Amino acid sequence: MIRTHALTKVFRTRDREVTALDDVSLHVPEGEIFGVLGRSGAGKSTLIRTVNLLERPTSGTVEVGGRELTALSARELRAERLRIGMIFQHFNLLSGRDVAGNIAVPLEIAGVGRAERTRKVAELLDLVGLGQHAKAYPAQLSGGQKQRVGIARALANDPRVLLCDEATSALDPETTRSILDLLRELRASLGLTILLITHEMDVVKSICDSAALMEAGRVVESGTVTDLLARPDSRLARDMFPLGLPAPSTGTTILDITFRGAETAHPFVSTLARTYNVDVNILGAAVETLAGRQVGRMRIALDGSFEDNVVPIGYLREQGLQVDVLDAYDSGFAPAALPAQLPDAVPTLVKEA
Ligand SMILES: Nc1ncnc2c1ncn2[C@@H]1O[C@H](COP(=O)(O)OP(=O)(O)OP(=O)(O)O)[C@@H](O)[C@H]1O
Repeated sequence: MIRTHALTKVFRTRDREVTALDDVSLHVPEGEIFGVLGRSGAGKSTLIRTVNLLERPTSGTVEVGGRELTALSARELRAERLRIGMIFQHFNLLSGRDVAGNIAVPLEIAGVGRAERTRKVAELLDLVGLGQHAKAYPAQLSGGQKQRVGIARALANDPRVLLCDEATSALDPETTRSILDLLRELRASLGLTILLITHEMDVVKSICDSAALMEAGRVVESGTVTDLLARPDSRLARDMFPLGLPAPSTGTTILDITFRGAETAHPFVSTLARTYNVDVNILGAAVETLAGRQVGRMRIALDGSFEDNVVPIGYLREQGLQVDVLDAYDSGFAPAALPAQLPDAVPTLVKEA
């Protein structure tokens, strides 16, 4: 639904040049909630503003719903923009208009007649749960209610795409959850595709199907959240599931185990310890529900070298778990230089054990 290809944005001021986007290519499939994470200054806002061409890229292309926005005339672009809603961290409501008046703004701009506007505003108020607040002014609303007005306004022209610029960063955790729940419901009921930028890992954990990490204008990691989780070197996964780091010690094999869905219920650690009579030391573990599915990671230490533990490792892999072997001295996440697959003989050994 959204595709950017080799997007670059260079800001030139009198005394300096900043490359805010550097060769950014992203694909957000229809119906997906895609999160872009990154520290302040990474280029997130520039990216989201470039997707609806509030910011013109220096080079590269943007495609939304099969139309290349970067190739459109100003008039065509205005029409296409109606199909892209946007919400903001600080809501950007008009203080002199009540809730219904704020939601009506994009309908007025699109030239929708008064009767249809009234009908549509009432429908949108219900959709975001603000039916009782049509006559309230922004100053009389809580942050969560203001963001609901922002969402209703963004949906006024029935967009297929919703862009969210740090939409929950000004909200407390409970209100954040209710706004994220609303976004998830709207994705399901309206078939929206949502691109959001955030610096909060919890936002990605709770609603995103896919995510990208930006650094200095570049996308340094991207993929579905569950695939990222399965990559031992993924920084996003490490931040999503912080695990304890192993104390450096010789004669120990350290494993990172990733498990999903039904595997989370399987007591593989106790089975492993019993079956192979090995001591299993749990160094860290985290289980979360991502996109409605349980996933988790665990870091464990087994006594002995990798060669001593080939059979227990084969057992874990036979259970469908992803097992990455870390160097005993490695305090980071890079897997040790060991074969990705165990030798062919291992499964047989496991069965005989
Ligand atoms: N209009 C502009 N003129 C000059 N430089 C700009 C402009 N807009 C952004 N930048 C620069 O581009 C870089 C990326 O900024 P951007 O706002 O996209 O980052 P961000 O990841 O959204 O950060 P934040 O979370 O703080 O908003 C920064 O170095 C910023 O100073």
